[in-house]
This record gives sequence, C-alpha cells and structure tokens, in this order.
Amino acid sequence: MRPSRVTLEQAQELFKTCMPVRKKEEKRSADCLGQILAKPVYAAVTQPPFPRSAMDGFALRSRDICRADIQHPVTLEVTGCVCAGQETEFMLKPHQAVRIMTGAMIPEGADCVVKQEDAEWDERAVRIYHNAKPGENYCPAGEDFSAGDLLAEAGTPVDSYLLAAVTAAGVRNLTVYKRLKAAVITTGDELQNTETPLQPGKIYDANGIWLCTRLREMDCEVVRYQTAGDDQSKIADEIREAWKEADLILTTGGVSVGEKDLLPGVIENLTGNVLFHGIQVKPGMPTMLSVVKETPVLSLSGNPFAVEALFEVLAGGYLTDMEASRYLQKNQMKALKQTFVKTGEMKRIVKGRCDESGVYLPQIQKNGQLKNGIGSNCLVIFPEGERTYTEGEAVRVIRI
Ligand SMILES: Nc1nc2c(c(=O)[nH]1)N[C@H]1C(S)=C(S)[C@@H](COP(=O)(O)OP(=O)(O)OC[C@H]3O[C@@H](n4cnc5c(N)ncnc54)[C@H](O)[C@@H]3O)O[C@H]1N2
Ligand code: MOO
Repeated sequence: MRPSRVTLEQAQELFKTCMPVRKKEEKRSADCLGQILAKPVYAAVTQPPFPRSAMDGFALRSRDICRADIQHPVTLEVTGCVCAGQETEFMLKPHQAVRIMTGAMIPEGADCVVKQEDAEWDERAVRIYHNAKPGENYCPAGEDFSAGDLLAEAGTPVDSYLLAAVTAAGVRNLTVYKRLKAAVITTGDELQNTETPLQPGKIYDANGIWLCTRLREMDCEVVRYQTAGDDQSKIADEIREAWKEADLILTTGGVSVGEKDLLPGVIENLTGNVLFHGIQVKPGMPTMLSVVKETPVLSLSGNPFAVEALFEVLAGGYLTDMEASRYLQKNQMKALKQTFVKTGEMKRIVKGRCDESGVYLPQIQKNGQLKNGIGSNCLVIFPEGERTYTEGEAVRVIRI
C-alpha cells in the first residue's frame, strides 16, 4: 500500500536514515582536494623548524647596538654568512654579527636581525645605524605551530590553504570521507540532448546537467548519468546498472499519477521498499524515496525547480550532517525586501537572492522555470497557509 504523504521534516529524517554510513579513506594529502577530513590532523614537525630571519641583513645581539643611531653607528665584526637552506653552527660572541638572508637559520647567540638598509658593511665589519629590540625580524621556531599541535578538526574541507599548512607540517596522508558515488537517471520521452536540433514535443534535459553538476559541487562522484525515456524496462535496467557502483541513485520525472509516471511501478517490480511517496510541500509533492537492494533511490519529480529544491533540502541536509561547514544549510531568518504573496495551503519552497540586507524573491515562480534560478543563492521555506508576507517580515532562508 502506498504510504501517506510525509512532512518535509520527516522526509529529511528518512533520507538520512537510509543513506549508507560514510566510509573513510587515507590517501596522499594532495589527492584529497575538496574532500572532508574524517580525522583531525596534527603537525608532524614544528614550523618554522628553526629560528629564522624575516629580512636580508645581519643577525646580532640587540644589546650590542642598544645605543646605535644615525650619528653614533655601532661597528660589529662580521663572522660569516648564512643563506636560506644552510645549517649554521655559528655561535655569536659579543660584538659579532652574521650576514644573513631571509629564511635562513639564525645562529645561536643572536636575538634579532637588522635589515641591510639600516647598515653599511664589507666582508669583515658592519656598521649599524639603528638600535633593535630583542626579537626584531626574528621568527622563533614554532612561531606558526609545533609538532603535535592540532591543525584542523574532522569535518574541515580540504582546500588549498589546508594543504599548504599540512604539507609544511610534514603530514603526507590525510584521512577523509570517501566521495559519495551517485548515479543520475532522467526519465521522460520528451527529453533530448543538446547534440541535435529540438524536435516537436521535445525539450532539452535540464535536470540531468543540474543534478550532475550540483552533485559535483557537493563533492560527490557522478558514476553514471543516463536518460531512460518513458520505458519501464530501460529505467529498471538503468537502476540495476547503477546499483553496481552507486551509493545513491537519483531519478527525475515519472513519479506523479499520469499514464507515463512509471517510477512507482519500476520500484515495485524491483521489490524496492518505499519509505515515502509524497511530501507535504510544493514543489516536489510527488517525490518518492525507496531503497532497492540496500541502495537509496531518490525519485524527484520532473519539474526542474522540484528537482532543485528537494535535492537541496534532502541531500544537502544529509551532507550538513557530515559536519562539512561548507555545506551547512545555514537556516537563517532574513527580512523580505519586498511583499510576497504566498499562494496555496501547503508549505512552499521558493528560490531567491539574499545578501546582508535581506532576501529578494521573484514574485512569479513556476516550478518548471529555469531562468530565475540564474544568480539565485538561497531557498526560502514558507510555512503552511495562504497569506501575504510584507516587506521587512522575517522569513526562513537556506543558503545554497
Ligand atoms: N492529475 C495530476 N497531475 C499531476 C499531479 C497530480 O497530483 N495530479 N501532480 C503534478 C505535480 S505537483 C507535479 S510536480 C508533476 C510531477 O510529475 P512527475 O514527477 O511525474 O514529472 P514529469 O511529469 O515527468 O515532468 C514534469 C514536468 O517537468 C518536465 N521535465 C521532466 N524531466 C525534465 C528534465 N530532465 N529536464 C527539464 N524538464 C523536465 C516535464 O516535461 C514536465 O513538464 O505532475 C503534476 N501532474
Ligand atoms: O509538486 Mo509539483 O513539483 O508542485 O510542481
């Protein structure tokens, strides 16, 4: 028997419960770009590993030049030169200085570096025209972090900044969540790909490209993308193929009550377990979730905005649970920038554009429209009931 329509919140919970536990993998850090840390990362080495100079100049003892100024320069003996990458065993004695380059190891005994613009020198001696404080241009070992320090918590996305820090910290491998593998099957005899001129009665497949690219933006791997027409056995074959490698199968279209709404029958023939078929929300009311051979199949209704909105609130919500701050669907309250007439009794999701000052919603929003999605950056969820929301009124916004 067909289960009754669930609420949006129930659908979100059911979606999470049927998703497989995220697997972890350990691999070379440079190959983890875009993935989410599954374990915290600790520094293997101290950074910088040695006290180093921040300037090209002279390493010396600050007390030797405490009286130096432009009229009374202090002359020190130059005992050698250290460049970046060299190890130094110099031990600085009073009234000695070492020529030093930026990034080079500061010798024992020196507590500051005077930049060369404040000095005159030859191979043997240096004249210093300014005094310097202890620690000036001196970067102590561990100024950034020490071996054993926590660099990043589990849940942090791996980006170029994290990779720079962990590489400097001598961390070769990271443990990250494996990318979720998803398969996309669009259905409908009206669908055509863009390789050929549009035939009568046909439209181009917008849902397929949207799902594939949004999944990739969410760091999932799209292992398969096919259009199956309105052919029951082809749709079933596609689902069977997708089982082999996908953690999640997404279908679009064919979930309503028409002659060609084939998905419920296909799922039944595959002896799938239907968790819900129908959500008390617009758009996406006929959305169906089933589990076929342990693989969740989220069957989104065909209207492009139904696909977008329900994918965001169901799959996006699931990714939120992985602590991936990047995907956090920050539920915020924002002020409407203009009046919005909310029609229909059911809970309603609309797309909008928000900034610090509030949220703007195009008044005309049909579920089949695509153009008004360009530049949108949020969804607004209106509660049940028909009414006019006035300018300045706070509404629930989900950043996408
Ligand atoms: N008698 C009834 N008719 C309908 C009901 C109902 O309750 N009783 N529900 C309506 C609602 S609400 C929706 S939503 C749609 C959903 O139907 P399906 O999920 O079966 O979707 P389709 O009919 O296959 O497609 C709907 C619409 O979207 C276009 N479409 C489909 N796939 C794509 C694609 N890949 N790219 C771009 N556009 C696509 C399709 O051509 C249709 O125009 O049913 C209502 N009907
Ligand atoms: O639920 Mo349908 O997606 O309203 O248009």
